[in-house]
Amino acid sequence: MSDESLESPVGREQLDGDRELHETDAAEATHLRGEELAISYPTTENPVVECERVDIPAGEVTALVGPNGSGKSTLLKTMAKQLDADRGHVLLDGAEVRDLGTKELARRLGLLSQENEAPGSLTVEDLVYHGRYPHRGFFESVGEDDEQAVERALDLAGVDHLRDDEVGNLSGGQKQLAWIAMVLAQETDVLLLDEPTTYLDLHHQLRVMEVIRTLNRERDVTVAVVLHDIGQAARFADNLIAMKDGGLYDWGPPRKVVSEELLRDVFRVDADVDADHPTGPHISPHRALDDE
Ligand SMILES: Nc1ncnc2c1ncn2[C@@H]1O[C@H](COP(=O)(O)OP(=O)(O)OP(=O)(O)O)[C@@H](O)[C@H]1O
Repeated sequence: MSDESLESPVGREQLDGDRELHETDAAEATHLRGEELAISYPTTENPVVECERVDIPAGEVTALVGPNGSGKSTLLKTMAKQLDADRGHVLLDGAEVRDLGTKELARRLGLLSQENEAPGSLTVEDLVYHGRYPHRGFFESVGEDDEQAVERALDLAGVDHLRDDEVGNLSGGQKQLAWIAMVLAQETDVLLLDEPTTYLDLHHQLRVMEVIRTLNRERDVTVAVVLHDIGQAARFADNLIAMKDGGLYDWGPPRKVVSEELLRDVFRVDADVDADHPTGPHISPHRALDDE
């Protein structure tokens, strides 16, 4: 990864210090919203996600948190038009996502899902080039823009040294980074990332968060990211959306959302929360509570 742009871990003091610049730039950024959504799968009798309104604010980083099965991936996939809602609207800067063509949407919105599969014999570089397909015409060959975007993405994701390796031979964490590079090469204004830190060691988890933060600060990229580590989410995100049983339990800045009550009601964990911690609410979990 490029060390010049990613020097220090991102803490809340730094985020607060950046806020003035960030707010000035936010007018340029892209806003994603869901309205009156009900989402089900062919095999589910009832919707697995229902929500009146969900906002991914322009130019901010929003973390979706919540227990397993609470609907985070379902919501994210629907916002990216990978899954059709039974009812409701997904709006990208006010335009219905369902009315946008696949390529047009892919130029504006990138999704890293949990279900990534590529032919094992594909090299990392080939995979990352796939991120450029929305930017090319049908018969157009790779141009200088594509090459530069791929180089940037390989560098940002820290997989430059793996470019000639076959994806099938990578470790779980290396594969995850290769997929992150692919979605970065798409160079979209909106990034939806479903558990991008899965399989990653602590160093790479922080690096990925820093890349996201850098893209957000420097290119005004609007980000929604599913994270399981609520402490990390609270340190890192501008907003949290806490999901429970297919609905939105709460949303807003981490200092508003993270509480002992949230930890108990949503995550079924007994924990102390230091709300005044300088890097954002600090969580000390003690024990798992019995299921309700
Ligand atoms: N392909 C599918 N077919 C049927 N039901 C599904 C499918 N995918 C998810 N579900 C159901 O939808 C609900 C929400 O699942 P989802 O994957 O969105 O949760 P999640 O919060 O992302 O979970 P996790 O943290 O475990 O990834 C769950 O009850 C799950 O069983």
